[in-house]
Amino acid sequence: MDSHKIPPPELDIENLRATKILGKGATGTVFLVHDKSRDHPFALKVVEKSSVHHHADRRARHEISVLRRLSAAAPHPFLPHLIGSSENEEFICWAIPYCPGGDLNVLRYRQNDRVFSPAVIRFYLAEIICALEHLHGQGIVYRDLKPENILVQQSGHVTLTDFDLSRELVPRKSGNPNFYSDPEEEKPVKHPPRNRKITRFVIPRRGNHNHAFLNKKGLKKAKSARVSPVSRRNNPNDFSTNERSNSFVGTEEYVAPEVIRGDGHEFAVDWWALGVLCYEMMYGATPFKGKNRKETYRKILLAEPGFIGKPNALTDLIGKLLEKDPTRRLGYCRGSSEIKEHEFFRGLRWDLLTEVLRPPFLPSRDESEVTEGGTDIREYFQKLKLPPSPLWSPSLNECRNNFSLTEF
Ligand SMILES: Nc1ncnc2c1ncn2[C@@H]1O[C@H](COP(=O)(O)OP(=O)(O)OP(=O)(O)O)[C@@H](O)[C@H]1O
Repeated sequence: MDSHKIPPPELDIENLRATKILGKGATGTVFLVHDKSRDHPFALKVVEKSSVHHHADRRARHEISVLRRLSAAAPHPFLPHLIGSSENEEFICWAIPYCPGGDLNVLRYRQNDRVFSPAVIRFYLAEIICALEHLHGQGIVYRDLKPENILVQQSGHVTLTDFDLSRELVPRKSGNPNFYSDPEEEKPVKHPPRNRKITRFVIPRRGNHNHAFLNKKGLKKAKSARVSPVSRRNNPNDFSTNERSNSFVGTEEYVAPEVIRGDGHEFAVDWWALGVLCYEMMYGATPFKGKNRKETYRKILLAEPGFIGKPNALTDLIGKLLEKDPTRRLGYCRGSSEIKEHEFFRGLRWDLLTEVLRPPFLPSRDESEVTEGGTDIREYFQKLKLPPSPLWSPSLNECRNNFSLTEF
């Protein structure tokens, strides 16, 4: 019997022990977790149902359903699969494989000059293209491509994460069968109405003790990937300002012009974001960042990306992905094949990507082996709810002892 056809098991939250906080998103907390019945630890995303974040439950269920779909067939090497999920009156949580290498933004900050070499960019882009190709083939438009959402597995290969903004498109009834529409968003969004501006800042939500916990112990650090490159260069310790905001249409600096114009959300938005990502990996900054959202959007709509130095295959690829008119963008007509055929990838053996044994960066093996100790997840959240005490804060102290919040 095909093991992939077996539905992912229900997780028993009572059996799970968290040994580390891997990150904190707008809607949930991601823990490194182990469970008696499994050999390897895994990543567990927990969304509190009482979350102040609007639509947190709906987004969580959507993400689980996408992961479930991705897990129904043989798992894709550069996409996560659902290990299990669970829901009770307090939480929705789900488990995916742990990626100990951190995300591409954290990794970029570790490089000299905070940029990747063209060879490294080529490797990561190739894997990301394969992941997007698979998603598009399933009718899924990702809509949230950015370095923070590209994680590095133990093997050094990548995994795309965070599917809560992804949408399933259906082939349009009339016209060209290559065109898809979003059943939920048939009507174009002209401008994000104010009340739908689900800005995804990392906001410490509860008492001051948590605030201190977040800053001191690096929870925000794990989320530092959202900090704009410029502000981080000025003050690498300042994680409080200029975080990348993520509205319901995606992260501002990565949003495609047609989304701002309200012309639709087709697959080409992912190819646009790939161009922005590629530019950021090459130059250490995104191409259209303005002082505020309005200016960023204006630049996305009107400005051409600036390139430094002589044009080359990589700048040519970026230029073709950052084509404002989606119908003229690389990838629009024939999807990923058009991009794979670009000169920048000449000679690349796409079929052998997974066989690459020495990807550019290999995470060290340490906490991925931890299968003992840890904290009960329900307890963790209960302690966060305790009122702050000026003299003694049990949640803070205990959490400090129980979680090793070292950076990746
Ligand atoms: N499988 C994993 N392995 C290691 N770290 C992970 C894993 N999944 C998530 N993380 C970490 O947790 C962080 C938050 O995860 P994720 O982006 O899925 O949460 P979110 O609540 O959806 O955030 P967002 O605000 O982007 O929507 C990631 O940036 C990453 O640092």
